Amino acid sequence: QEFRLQPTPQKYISQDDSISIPLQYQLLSGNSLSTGNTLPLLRSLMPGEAPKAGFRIYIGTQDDKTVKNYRKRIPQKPEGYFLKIDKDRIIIAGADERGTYYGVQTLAQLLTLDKLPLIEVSDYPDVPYRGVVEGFYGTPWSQEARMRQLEFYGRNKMNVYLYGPKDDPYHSTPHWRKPYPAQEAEQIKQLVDKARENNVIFYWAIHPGQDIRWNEEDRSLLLQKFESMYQLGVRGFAVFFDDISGEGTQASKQAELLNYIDNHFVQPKKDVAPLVMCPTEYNKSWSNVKGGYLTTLGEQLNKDIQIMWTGNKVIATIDKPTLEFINPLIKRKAYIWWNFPVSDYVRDHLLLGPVYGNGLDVKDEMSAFVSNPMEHAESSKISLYSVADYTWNMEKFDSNTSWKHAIKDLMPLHAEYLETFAIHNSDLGKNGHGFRREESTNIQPALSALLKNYQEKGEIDETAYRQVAEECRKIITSADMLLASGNENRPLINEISPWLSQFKLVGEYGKAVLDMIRLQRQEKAFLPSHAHAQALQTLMTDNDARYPQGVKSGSGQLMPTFDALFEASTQQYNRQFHTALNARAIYSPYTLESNVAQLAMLPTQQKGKEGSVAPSNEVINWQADGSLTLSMDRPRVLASLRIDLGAPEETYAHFRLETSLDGKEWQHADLQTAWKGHTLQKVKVEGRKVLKIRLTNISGNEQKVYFKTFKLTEKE
Ligand SMILES: CCCCNC1=N[C@@H]2[C@@H](O)[C@H](O)[C@@H](CO)O[C@@H]2S1
Repeated sequence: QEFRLQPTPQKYISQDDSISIPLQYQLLSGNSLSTGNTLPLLRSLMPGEAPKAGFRIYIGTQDDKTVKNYRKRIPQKPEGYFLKIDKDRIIIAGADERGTYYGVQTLAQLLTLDKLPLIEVSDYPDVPYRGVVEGFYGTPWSQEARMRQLEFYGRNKMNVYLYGPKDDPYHSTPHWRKPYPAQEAEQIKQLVDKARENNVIFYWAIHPGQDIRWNEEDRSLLLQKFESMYQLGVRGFAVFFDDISGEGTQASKQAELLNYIDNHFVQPKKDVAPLVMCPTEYNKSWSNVKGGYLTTLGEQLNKDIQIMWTGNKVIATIDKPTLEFINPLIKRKAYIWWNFPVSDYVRDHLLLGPVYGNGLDVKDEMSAFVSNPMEHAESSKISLYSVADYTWNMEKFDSNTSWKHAIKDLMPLHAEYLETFAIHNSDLGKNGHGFRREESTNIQPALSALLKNYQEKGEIDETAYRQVAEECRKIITSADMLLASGNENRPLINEISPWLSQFKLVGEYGKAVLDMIRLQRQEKAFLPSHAHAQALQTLMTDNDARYPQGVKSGSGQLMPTFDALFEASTQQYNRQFHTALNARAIYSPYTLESNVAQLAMLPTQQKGKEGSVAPSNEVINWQADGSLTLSMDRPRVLASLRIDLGAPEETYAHFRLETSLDGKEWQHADLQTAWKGHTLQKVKVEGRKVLKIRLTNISGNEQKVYFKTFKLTEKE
């Protein structure tokens, strides 16, 4: 019988024989398992334990006598295990407790088959620490979502979960010094217990950098906070110094503090996992090697303290050169924080495509590989499943195979529909990091053939036409099937339903545009299709109020192709019948130009009367005389403009705001009078007619600011 084990084991041999699942068995378990969650898991999977039964299960770690005959079969690697299913017995022998637990997880997968295959598995992980860092901006995961995540990690042999949601006030400024209130504390305790049940190390991270003072008081407040988390059962600790500016960024101070924590808290506790830190310079494009920040950490930090790294850029795939750059500087193997499928900088997109682009030859160059996911917990599991596969057995990893299994694992009964949805919702669209993903790979050749033939020769490529029409039908069907899928995976559908509705509109729009190119020479028949396509464009922009940042679907290939066909066919029709039908598909009336690198690629958005530049989560290095200009497609009258640089009042004095009607003459707008907290409310541009708005750093020095809000509202 066909089966696949997840993650792909290092080695297994299955004979062409199987046994029926034993209903009764005698359990011979080693003393090392008397505590822990391995036996409870086994008993939950096979309830028929009976002292006199003929069938036997021998389980233990390599020091237990119950498995002493199989000692030399156990891979001598941390978390390794040997699993053997024989006619009259099952042996599960682990190199350590977690390895034995993983052996039971593999057995669990085999128990879902009709019969148990006779098999021998010798298995162990390539990367020591594998898992997830909840480190994104936006709505933190719910308690229920986290509980489900921890079960998922146990099943997929991921062994770390780092808790560090940027928007939790007790993780970061302002309340990192305070213990959690009782209610939140209880929730953390529940998570810690759930993590232990699934053999996941729960790391609690603190993010003090924005306002930490390098003194005794803050150091002891931080240690007291760690102690209060230890009392809740936390046995893994991390200190994040990312996305900060000011005093907190000094490497030697950071190293001194971390070594103190290591020497006075982590080491003396004896049952706490290695300390993890997140540097301020956390990717190559932001690091200034000569400045010595990274080498200071490399030299001064205790050797067992792990140092995180996102790669050559904030959002980047990880290859050998990436690690050959960083490891010598920090004098240890980097602890990779992979910023995928995180989408907090493209919140209108879901990233459901395959995990690809990371090197398959880097398993010995990293101490960890943890994924920073989307705020959509269930949707992130498509990528997380593959991250588990990739980090457990890197050389055998196959991105597409893993992706298909991830989808089957999430919704076995609707896998084909979820796959159709996922393949068309994988690219990020234009974004400040310039990171893109493939999308609609299955239909992309037909889309470009159809468009090319039509645009260049006004002809219809019938084969491509039929393939695209069929794909549109599948899109519409998939959206409905998933929305109506009931309780198969209700939490997933709840997350993606706005995108499913949008996805269906994309399918309908494709059909309407296909009609348009088919009817382009028919003066009467063309009109209803053109009108329907425009109606669908409108519906696709005024989407779900629950998602103020908007909802995009098929933005990588489908929508650009359909928009181009809409425009080309309407222009043709207008020429042929001397009409003036609207030939412009959806466009944003706003364009952004900037010579500030981290702002230059930020997308603009329009929702009704509001226009905005997408926010950035990172610290912007805004060079002297650097400017950002937002241009309209035509002069518009402003009602208000809100700007939030996440900085104190005096910072705004370093900037000049101007507006222009022609791009030549510029009028000042007064930044000071509209001040309120970090934000400039209703900047005095009320009623002003503008074509362009420009914000310039006139301080003569680089300014480090956030770019949280840049939003205009037009007058009715
Ligand atoms: C080396 C590990 C430090 C990474 N810290 C980061 N902080 C930000 C995260 O909170 C965001 O989710 C991520 C993606 O926007 O960008 C950066 S990545």
